[in-house]
Amino acid sequence: MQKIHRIRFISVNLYRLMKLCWGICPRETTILVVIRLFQAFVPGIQLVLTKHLVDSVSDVFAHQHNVSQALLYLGMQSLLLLIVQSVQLLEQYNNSKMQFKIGFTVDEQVAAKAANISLRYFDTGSFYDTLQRASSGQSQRMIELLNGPMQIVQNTITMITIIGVLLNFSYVTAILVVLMSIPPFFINHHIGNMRRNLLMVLIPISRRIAYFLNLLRGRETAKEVRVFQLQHFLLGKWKEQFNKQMAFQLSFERKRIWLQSLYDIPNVVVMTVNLGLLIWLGSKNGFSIGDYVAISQAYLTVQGVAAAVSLSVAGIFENVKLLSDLLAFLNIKVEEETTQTDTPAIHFPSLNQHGIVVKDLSFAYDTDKKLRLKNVSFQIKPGQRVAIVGDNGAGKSTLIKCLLGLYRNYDGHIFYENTDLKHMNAKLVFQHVGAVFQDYSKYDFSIKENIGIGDIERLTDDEGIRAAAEKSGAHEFIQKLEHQYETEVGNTFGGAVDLSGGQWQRVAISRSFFSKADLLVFDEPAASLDPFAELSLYQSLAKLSEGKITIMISHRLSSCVDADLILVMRNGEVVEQGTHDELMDVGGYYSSMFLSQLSGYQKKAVAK
Ligand SMILES: Nc1ncnc2c1ncn2[C@@H]1O[C@H](COP(=O)(O)OP(=O)(O)OP(=O)(O)O)[C@@H](O)[C@H]1O
Repeated sequence: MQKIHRIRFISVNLYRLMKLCWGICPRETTILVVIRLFQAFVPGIQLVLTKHLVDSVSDVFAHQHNVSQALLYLGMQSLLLLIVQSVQLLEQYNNSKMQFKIGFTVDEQVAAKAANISLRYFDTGSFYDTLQRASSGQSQRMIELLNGPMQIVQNTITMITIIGVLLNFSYVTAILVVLMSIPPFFINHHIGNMRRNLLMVLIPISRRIAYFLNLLRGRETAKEVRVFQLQHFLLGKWKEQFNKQMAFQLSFERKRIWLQSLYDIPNVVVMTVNLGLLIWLGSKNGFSIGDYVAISQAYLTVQGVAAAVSLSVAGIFENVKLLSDLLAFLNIKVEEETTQTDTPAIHFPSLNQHGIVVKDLSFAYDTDKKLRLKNVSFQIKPGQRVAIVGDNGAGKSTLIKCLLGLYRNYDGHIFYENTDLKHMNAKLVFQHVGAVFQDYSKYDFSIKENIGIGDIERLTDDEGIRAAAEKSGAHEFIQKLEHQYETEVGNTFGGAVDLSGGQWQRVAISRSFFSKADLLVFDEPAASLDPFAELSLYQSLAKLSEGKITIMISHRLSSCVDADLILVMRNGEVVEQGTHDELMDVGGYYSSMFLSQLSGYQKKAVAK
């Protein structure tokens, strides 16, 4: 039953993958089929030519006549060789073309899928293993897979023609040749299985190897590696993984060589017996030297061809299994979490009556299923400025990721005006929200592009970009740069200018200001800003919030005093909510946090 299931899995996926290849490069696939068919008949023709050439040459040597016939066979053999070599070159070029075309399409599809699927997938390490399996070396594998069935047909034709030739001389030889072609089939199939299992084990190890090497070589980590003297420690970790990889690989090689030799020794014995048998038969039936050379060549060719067929079958099994990861990855539905209703909202509601209403929101990450948000409820009225405060790990960032629709597998409801977030297409939501995350991205592009991608359709709106930079306070340092907004920033490419932490943060804030968002979210926006920049940011936020909702996570409670609503989070719950004055009057957790920060400042001021 399991075998039937497996064969069905292989054939269904083989069909889908071949269809994919055919769709990408039909012309090159057709050329490949023609080449394979031609190559199928070459060994048979070579065999007949060899026999005649050897016979006519030995005739020339023995009787010194018929030289022209020998030369004719020689010429024919050379011509065939020339054609075979030209076809091989054509095959190489055709393969390179196919590899580029398939590589391009596969990489494009994998990258587009990875950039569009839900954030949930990125929370688990196993997803990265799948992603790696789906993206590395797949174009080469696809070509191998496409070649597999063709090689089987090609080699089977070759084998049948050659066995036909052998049968003319001796049945026993033909039967022995066929029998000896069976073991390599099973051996190669077994080796293929072993190689596939090895790859599954090696992928997480090689990701670790690459990770430790990146830590040792990367610019981001260069400072800490030196200050904490991590070189020895990290090299040790890298060595450990490298040795692990080597041990797995060498163990596989040992098993493969052992299996191979299990076949090679009896094969040589049978071949010797077989050729001895031919000599004996020749003494009875008067074979010519050409017959002997042709038969021994046929024997070796059939052996090679049988091994190639078994390798092709094993390769198909192996590649289909490995490529099924690619198919599974490409089949992940981007839409699956975008709308959870048959009648999705078409327009983003203008948040001007009820604003955002959150009811009994609970959420757990897929990784550990622990509730990180527990029955959270609140309402943000139109145009309000909201501050979310609380302990580390209380769930503040998780809450905003749910509010933005980055995670949709929550319980409870998030209403944008009267529309449930789950009824809105993700793209529609993302067009109307803007965010600066704690770990915002630094793009090694020009400053203009770094800001402009906040609203990709207005990437060339220089005025708008400048206005956004002025609001965030970034304009001041940008205009001092040699190429101003055209300055390339970052440290990946030569000639670019690197920015300070605070400057990067201002660029990221400009990006969100540039977006047409109705809801703006800032996760610790002032973490790298100097006190003046922080103050001007809050003033800008106040101006911006006219008609818009802004949500800000902050650990500096002094920045929250003017907020219209403060949500205080602890352990996944909103434990207090209200304005600064209301919460101070309650004298609860917020007021104790605020007073403790305040006393820190006061003590320092008094000490001075
Ligand atoms: N991707 C994730 N997978 C699993 N657990 C996560 C993930 N992200 C966060 N958590 C866990 O969820 C809890 C809430 O994290 P969150 O980042 O929301 O806290 P926070 O209040 O923003 O903290 P901080 O003030 O330190 O930034 C933490 O216990 C954290 O370990």
